[in-house]
Amino acid sequence: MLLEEHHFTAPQRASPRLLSLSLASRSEDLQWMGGTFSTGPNDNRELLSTLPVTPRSGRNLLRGLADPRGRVGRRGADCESMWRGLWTLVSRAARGPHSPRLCTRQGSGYRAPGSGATIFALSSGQGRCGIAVIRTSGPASGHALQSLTAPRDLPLARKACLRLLSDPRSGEPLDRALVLWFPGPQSFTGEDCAEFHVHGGPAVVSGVLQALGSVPGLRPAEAGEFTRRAFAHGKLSLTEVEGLADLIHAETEAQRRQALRQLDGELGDLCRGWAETLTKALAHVEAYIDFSEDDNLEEGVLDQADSEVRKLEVALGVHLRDARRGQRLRSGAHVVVAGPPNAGKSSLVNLLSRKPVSIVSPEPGTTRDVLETPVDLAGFPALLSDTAGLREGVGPVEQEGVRRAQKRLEQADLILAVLDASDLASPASCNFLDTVVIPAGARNPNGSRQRLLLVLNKSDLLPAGRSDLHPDLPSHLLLSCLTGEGLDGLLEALKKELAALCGDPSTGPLLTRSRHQHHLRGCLDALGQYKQAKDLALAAEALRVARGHLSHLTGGGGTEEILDIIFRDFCVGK
Ligand SMILES: Nc1nc2c(ncn2[C@@H]2O[C@H](COP(=O)(O)OP(=O)(O)OP(=O)(O)O)[C@@H](O)[C@H]2O)c(=O)[nH]1
Ligand SMILES: [K+]
Ligand SMILES: [Mg+2]
Repeated sequence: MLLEEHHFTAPQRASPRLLSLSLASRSEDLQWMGGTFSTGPNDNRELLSTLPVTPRSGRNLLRGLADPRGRVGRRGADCESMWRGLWTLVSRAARGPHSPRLCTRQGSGYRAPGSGATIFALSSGQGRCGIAVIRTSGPASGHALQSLTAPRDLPLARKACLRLLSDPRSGEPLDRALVLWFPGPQSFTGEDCAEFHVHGGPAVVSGVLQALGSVPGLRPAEAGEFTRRAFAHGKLSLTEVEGLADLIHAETEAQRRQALRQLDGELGDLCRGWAETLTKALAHVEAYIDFSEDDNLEEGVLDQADSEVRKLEVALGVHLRDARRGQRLRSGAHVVVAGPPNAGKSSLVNLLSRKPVSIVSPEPGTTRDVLETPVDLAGFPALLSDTAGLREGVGPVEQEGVRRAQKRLEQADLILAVLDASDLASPASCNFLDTVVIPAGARNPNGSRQRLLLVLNKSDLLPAGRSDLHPDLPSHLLLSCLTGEGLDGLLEALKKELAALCGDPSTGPLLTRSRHQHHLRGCLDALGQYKQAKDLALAAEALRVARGHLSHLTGGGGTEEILDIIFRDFCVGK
């Protein structure tokens, strides 16, 4: 039963504008609301939604609309802030879990957020599989296809064709793959699309994704973004979208799990903690907006939200500055730790990866196999390998370990050569210097050198104040894995080497990494807006934006959650 219909013109400078709003209620409880919005001269959107507002705030809304002075039940609220409050409610409804319907007059004039960009993603399942399908959608799709198959022409539209894919930056071959070209509008999304059917190994998939990430104008897709674009271009009707909802949900779920896997460990825990803090702060602000008029809320609700936001800002800032934190799922530069037995190689690997990857013991020959761990070294993703101590005249198992270590050394992008500073004269140390360290300094036939950092570990065992102990050694760094002394210097040196190896990560296609940073920055920006907001509705909106960024990283986080907290944490009267 439609109760009231209101036509309402918002201030011109506010965007988007609310043109009209309809509210319906069954008895006292507001059941749904609808409205017409405009984001520009030719864009009128309709929105129908079940309102995730409480009966009380719904009543306030109705009361406010009925009031010619445009009050929404908040003392002193003027027309503009009332409109903002309404917009907040409506936009909350549009994002909430109550399956809002965004529809437009013809097909869908609704422009998907960020739709100018070309997106790419692995569209088939994660993990090992025979064939993996990677798709792109957007205006740069054709360019992307040509860049990876350069200098070939685009294949015939919608005809599978076999092409050699290679990295556009290095020319390095990636895979022989079936590629398909779907010029818009005859494509799934209605935009230009390309598909790469590659062999399903993780290395091939990540290689192609990285290559796509290096093409200008391309960025990784967000969850459900292909479908959203299909809807935006009228390729799917509303009912089809609804029919696809399960599928989208499954996709989101897979991506959420994927995101969680990537974020497992320190960063994941941090993000979840941050998201909880924000949810709480948001609940406080919304409770204030919804209930402060009629109910006795506890004192200091807003102060609490402010102080939580301040703490969060500090934590996020620290995290963004501290490039060592977090772990990369993706493999980066191959950094191989090598040296004679007992030099402290495993100790160094554990120190750099901040977790007990390798067994450390006083017994020489502890590490037998190559142990790999992905780490963030001074801000660069790297695959760190611990190896067996290099020595001769040992049993067959250790010998195999030594053989594997040597093989790994040949493949290294960077060697971290470790010697025991207190044991430089031992045959194993001398032999390592002669066979690995010195030859690495010599130019190989194509004129380049093997990158190597020589680390003299166990500096704590040296007599104090003797830094001139090793004048005839090649340039080296002193370190003590035991005390951590020298670690900063080592990280500085690693940063230089890796910067030369990987290029600047801020311009490079470090997919997950740049996505994480993007959302953390977005969160921080939104918190800045929260602080500057002159209006509670805008403050709440800023918090929602901030939380949205975090939930991109951790998944989850809906309106329902906030309402839960409102009712759980506050006594809002009878
Ligand atoms: N005093 C001192 N001891 C250290 C330091 N780093 C490692 N150690 C000790 O040196 C011994 C060997 O360390 P590991 O890390 O197992 O050495 P490794 O090079 O991996 O040895 P293998 O795997 O057998 O080749 C252990 O007893 C460590 O506790 C250090 O900086 N100072
Ligand atoms: K050892
Ligand atoms: Mg070891």
